[in-house]
Amino acid sequence: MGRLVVISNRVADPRKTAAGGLAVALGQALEASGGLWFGWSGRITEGGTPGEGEVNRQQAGPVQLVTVDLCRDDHDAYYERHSNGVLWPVFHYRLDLADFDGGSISGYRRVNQLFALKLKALLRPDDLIWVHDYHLIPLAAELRAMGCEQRMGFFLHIPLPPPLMLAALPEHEWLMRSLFAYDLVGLQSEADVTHFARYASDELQARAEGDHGWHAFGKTLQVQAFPIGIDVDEFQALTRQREAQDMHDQLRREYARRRLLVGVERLDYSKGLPQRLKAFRTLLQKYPENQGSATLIQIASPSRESVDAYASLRAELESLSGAINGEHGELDWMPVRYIHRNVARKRLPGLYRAAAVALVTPLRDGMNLVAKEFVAAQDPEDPGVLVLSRFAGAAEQLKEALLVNPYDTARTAEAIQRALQMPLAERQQRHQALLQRIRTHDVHWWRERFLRALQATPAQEKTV
Ligand SMILES: O=P(O)(O)OC[C@H]1O[C@H](O[C@H]2O[C@H](CO)[C@@H](O)[C@H](O)[C@H]2O)[C@H](O)[C@@H](O)[C@@H]1O
Ligand SMILES: O=c1ccn([C@@H]2O[C@H](COP(=O)(O)OP(=O)(O)O)[C@@H](O)[C@H]2O)c(=O)[nH]1
Repeated sequence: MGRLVVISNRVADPRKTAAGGLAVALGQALEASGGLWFGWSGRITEGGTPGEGEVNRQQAGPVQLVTVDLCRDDHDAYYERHSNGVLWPVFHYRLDLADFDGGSISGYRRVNQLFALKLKALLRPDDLIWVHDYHLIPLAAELRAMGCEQRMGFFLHIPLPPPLMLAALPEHEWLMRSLFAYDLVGLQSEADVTHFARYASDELQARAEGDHGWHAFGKTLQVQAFPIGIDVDEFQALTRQREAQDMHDQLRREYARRRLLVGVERLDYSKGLPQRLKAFRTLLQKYPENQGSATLIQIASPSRESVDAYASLRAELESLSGAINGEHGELDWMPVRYIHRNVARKRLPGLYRAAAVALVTPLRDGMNLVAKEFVAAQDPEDPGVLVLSRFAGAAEQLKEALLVNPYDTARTAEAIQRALQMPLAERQQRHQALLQRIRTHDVHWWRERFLRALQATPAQEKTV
């Protein structure tokens, strides 16, 4: 296999910890194979020229990191207004939150062209190119227009919505057509693949070819589900380390007489946080035995704070947790511990392991790696229970979790009560099955399966 070249908006030193499932998973994938990781540097330059940016190089073990600075205009247009203000809500089924007028397709395209230009100068003919996520959908089309003929794959980390929802995007045809510049497109779930198939045949008049192929614009594109996983061994090793142990021991001491529930995510409207807090409030009202005992530690790490929808969500969560604590709290017990800060990944296993229940209840989520990390961190002799939204990509795999509809507050509360009451033998059985699933389909399986499929794609005409 040629050199692996990974491109994503977010690039992180794989030797350090990062919040966000994509950076974590790619760091682990690249550490295993070595190669080049290319993307945005995380730096915004004031007063720079749109469409231009300084290139930075750094060696991180076997991985060469090459990043590009973005000027304020480019960053605002490409990342904030278009990727996070339009594409993220539409792909998460939230047309109501998409700011179509504030989006910037020209800025989005300009940064993709800038990345293509800078990347092209670094490429070798036998490189295997793997592009990630919604920020960079048109990257391959830009590279092809510059004459690059390498094999190119794309992986979408977020859900792909049903065709009529995608069609709300003013430039949906251009965006979806640009996917045909890749040789392989990977999606998180079978539900996403079904949506692609319907879009391709209804909107692009593409023709199905073989098991996974779609023929349109004189090209055949392979489209398949590759559910992303975690590095189970690495996460379990993290669980045994000092930081995680200290966190676990401290929480177990502090909550010896109580039941701990945990939620961990970026503060994002896709994660269903208000619905979760309401379900927790219903639990306290409907099952009074939890009063003075059940405590929810909710980590909501700051994310995309300059996008309006995120700022108003923060205010809603602060008010809801305040209201629940006001209604139910006692002098020596507060039901919700809401923490609006990032918690270092090396401490998370201790938190997961100390918890009787994890609440992973997004309204929509591409995969959700926290669900898998929670399973990996449990003590098999006395495991906690995973309450998981049926709308997370992870639900297609993690069938032994307690699956809930997060919009249904009353039944989610019932499921939480069932989790808190679950007998040891059932907890062990479910955990064993879940652990087996995340082990079989871990991050190494994901990477190898995608790259093998990419290498196996037939050579063909490269322009679209
Ligand atoms: O880079 P940010 O804007 O700070 O956001 C962090 C990342 O969030 C999203 O993660 C997705 O990828 C995960 C791994 O495949 C998946 O488990 C999760 O369901 C997705 O939401 C986003 O897609 C990334 O691009 C961001 O870097
Ligand atoms: O305070 C936090 C919150 C999250 N994470 C990590 O960020 C990732 C979140 O990935 P997930 O797929 O669940 O969601 P995303 O944020 O990518 O949408 C997981 O590896 C978490 O362990 C973290 O390290 N600290």
